Parts: sequence; structure tokens; C-alpha cells
Amino acid sequence: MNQFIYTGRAARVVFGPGSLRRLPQEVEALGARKALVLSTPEQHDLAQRAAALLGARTAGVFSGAVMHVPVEVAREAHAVAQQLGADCAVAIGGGSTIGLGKAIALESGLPVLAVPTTYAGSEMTSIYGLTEGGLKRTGRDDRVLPRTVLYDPELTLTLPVSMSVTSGINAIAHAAEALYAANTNPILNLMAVEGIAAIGRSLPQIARPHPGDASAQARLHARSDVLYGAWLCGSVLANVDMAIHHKLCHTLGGSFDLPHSETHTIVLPHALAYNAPAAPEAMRRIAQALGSASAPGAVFDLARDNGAPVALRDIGLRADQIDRACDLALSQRYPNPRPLERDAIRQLLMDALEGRRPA
Ligand SMILES: NC(=O)C1=CN([C@@H]2O[C@H](COP(=O)(O)OP(=O)(O)OC[C@H]3O[C@@H](n4cnc5c(N)ncnc54)[C@H](O)[C@@H]3O)[C@@H](O)[C@H]2O)C=CC1
Ligand SMILES: O=C(O)/C=C\C(=O)CC(=O)O
Repeated sequence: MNQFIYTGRAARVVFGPGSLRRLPQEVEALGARKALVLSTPEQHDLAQRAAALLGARTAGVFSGAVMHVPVEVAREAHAVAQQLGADCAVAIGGGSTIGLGKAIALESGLPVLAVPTTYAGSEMTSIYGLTEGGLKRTGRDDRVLPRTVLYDPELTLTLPVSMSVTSGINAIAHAAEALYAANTNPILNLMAVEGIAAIGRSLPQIARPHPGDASAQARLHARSDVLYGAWLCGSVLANVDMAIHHKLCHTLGGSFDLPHSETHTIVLPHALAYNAPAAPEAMRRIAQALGSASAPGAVFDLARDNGAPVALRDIGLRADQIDRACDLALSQRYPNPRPLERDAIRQLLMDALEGRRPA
């Protein structure tokens, strides 16, 4: 029998090709007069484009966003926002840039307008992450939830194929863990399955388009479908507890400096295999959404067949770091369908290190 608590989140979502053009209206609708535009150094030109669209509503551009939001960068960006008298932050980019917007909001309460250009899903969550002294901590605070999100699939056309695949699987991870979270509910399950299915069917079209699918329209259609899936997957992450998969990835990212979406992509099949005996219904739904008989196998194949890395060794982890990663991951308590068993988690990490396909 259903029994659940569901808190709807209040973000305004504008979705569709060309949505970026609505930026000035949407900043105005927030009641803001001066926006600080945030980006990574690599997306400085895009930030300048957003600033040009905003015209007199631009306070300035800060292009210093860095993955996992080091506290030093968060403090610097907050100081710049104060100096320039910004009353709103426009975060244009992936999870790193949106994370920086969240860090400013956490400190100052400034509203954030997010324009995501990857599939990480951070724009839909009130989860923030900050890294200090080699440790990443995450928290939840409603102040950091972006008030408005502009999803413009045209902005994702430049996302390299490799990053598109790993970022899409990062989004699948949110939905997969939602399906076995103790605090999930029927609405979230629907969104999770739909999100996984959209990403599962359209990622291969981005990575390996058939000759007939190579037109600009077909490419945009596939990008739009994956972005739609990412929106759903981010929305479900916002409402559930993160379990072993996300905790392992945060440990590997925060303490071993591994890249975020690649780490998610490699660890997810093994985290699912770990939890499979304790969460059979979630596995059935994930497998079905991906058109397969096995959830761990389907995620592994989606990565491998579309050119993503499948071994932690290949993105910089060494075998002699596994024990420390295991200790760090076990040093926190968090809900997980299967109890946290050291030997089995060590084996999970070894399998991920070597890139073995889960049985
Ligand atoms: N708080 C939350 O709910 C979530 C937070 N995150 C956080 O987000 C960070 C990772 O974000 P990601 O989106 O994976 O990567 P990212 O934001 O670090 O982007 C990776 C690189 O790709 C570039 N890039 C992004 N979009 C592009 C595009 N369309 N075209 C060309 N280049 C583009 C960026 O400028 C950057 O150089 C991590 O710190 C992670 O913890 C991720 C998911 C959810
Ligand atoms: O670091 C954060 O901002 C917190 C959450 C996530 O990164 C979610 C994820 O692991 O994709």
C-alpha cells in the first residue's frame, strides 16, 4: 500500500531550443536588476553571450567555476557578487558552475537562475557540495535551489560526445538510486523510469548516430531528449536520500580528485550489482527502462558501447588507494538498501578499478 511524503519543488522551468533568448525576461521576472553571470573558464564566451543578452542587467562575469566547488573559489565569487552589487546569479554551464551559484546563494541568499549545459541535474536540486582540505561535504538547503531553469538543448550541442555519455549516465545514477531509496514515492518512480528511458534511448544517437540520424534536426532532437531525461533525473535526486553509489563517487571525487561524471559512469554498474539482492524491484525497473534483462549489465554496456571509460584505473585511481577510499566511504553513515559490508564494498571498488563487467 502506498504511504509517502512528497514535497514539490518550486523551480520555474523553461524548456526548448532557443530558451536562452528568454534570459532577460526571466531575470526581470525574478525581480532582479543586476545579475552576476557565472561560468567555468572554458565557457567564458558563453557567459559573455549571456551578459550581452542581459545588457544593462549585467553586474559582471565571473568565469572561475571549478569542479567540486573549492571553498576558496566560492568565497572569491561571493566577494565579487558583493562588490558589484549583484542581486541575482546566472549560472550558465554544468554542475560545477551551478554548484558555484549555489555556494553564493548559501552565503548570501541571492536567487540563482540556472542554464544547464550538461546532464548533471544539479539545477533541480537543493543539494550543494563544497570541498575544503581535500574533503567534499554535501548538504541540502532550500536557499540554493535555482528559482528558474532555462533548458536550451542548443547549448548542449557543443558538449563533447565523451562528456555527453558520462554526464547522461551521471543523471541515470540519480534516478537509479531514487528507485531504491526508502523515501521515494510513486511520482518519483514514474519520473525516474521515464528519465532513464529517455537517456538510454537517445545517448547512443549522440555517440553513434546512424547515417540517417546525422542531420542537424536529428542531432538536436537526441540532445533535447537526453536533456529532458536529465531534468527528470535531477528532479528525483532532489527528493531522495543519496545512497552508496553517490557516496562512493563523492569520496572518489573529493579525496582522489577523480572527474565527476566519469567516476559516476564507472561506479554505477558495480553499485547496482552490490544493491541488486536487496532491491530487486528497482533493478527490474531500471533494466526495463534500458530494454535489458540486467540493470548493472545494461548500464555497463551503455557506457562501454558508447566509448565511455569503464575502469577507475583509466581515470587515475591506483590499487593502493582502494583501502583508503573504502575507509572514507564507510566513515559516514547513510541509508542504503543493502547494509554496508566492508569486504563487499572493497570488492565493488576493485571491480570498478579493473573495469570488470558485472555478472
Ligand atoms: N548538487 C547537485 O545536485 C549536483 C552536483 N553536481 C556537481 O557538478 C559537478 C560536475 O558537473 P558536470 O556537469 O559533470 O561537469 P562540469 O560542470 O565540471 O563541466 C565539465 C567541463 O565541461 C564544460 N562544459 C559544460 N557544458 C559544456 C557544453 N555544453 N559544451 C562544451 N563544454 C561544456 C565545462 O565548462 C567544464 O570545462 C561536480 O562538482 C558535481 O558534484 C553534479 C550533479 C548534481
Ligand atoms: O557535490 C554536489 O554538489 C552534491 C551532489 C552531487 O554531486 C550529485 C552527484 O554525485 O551527481
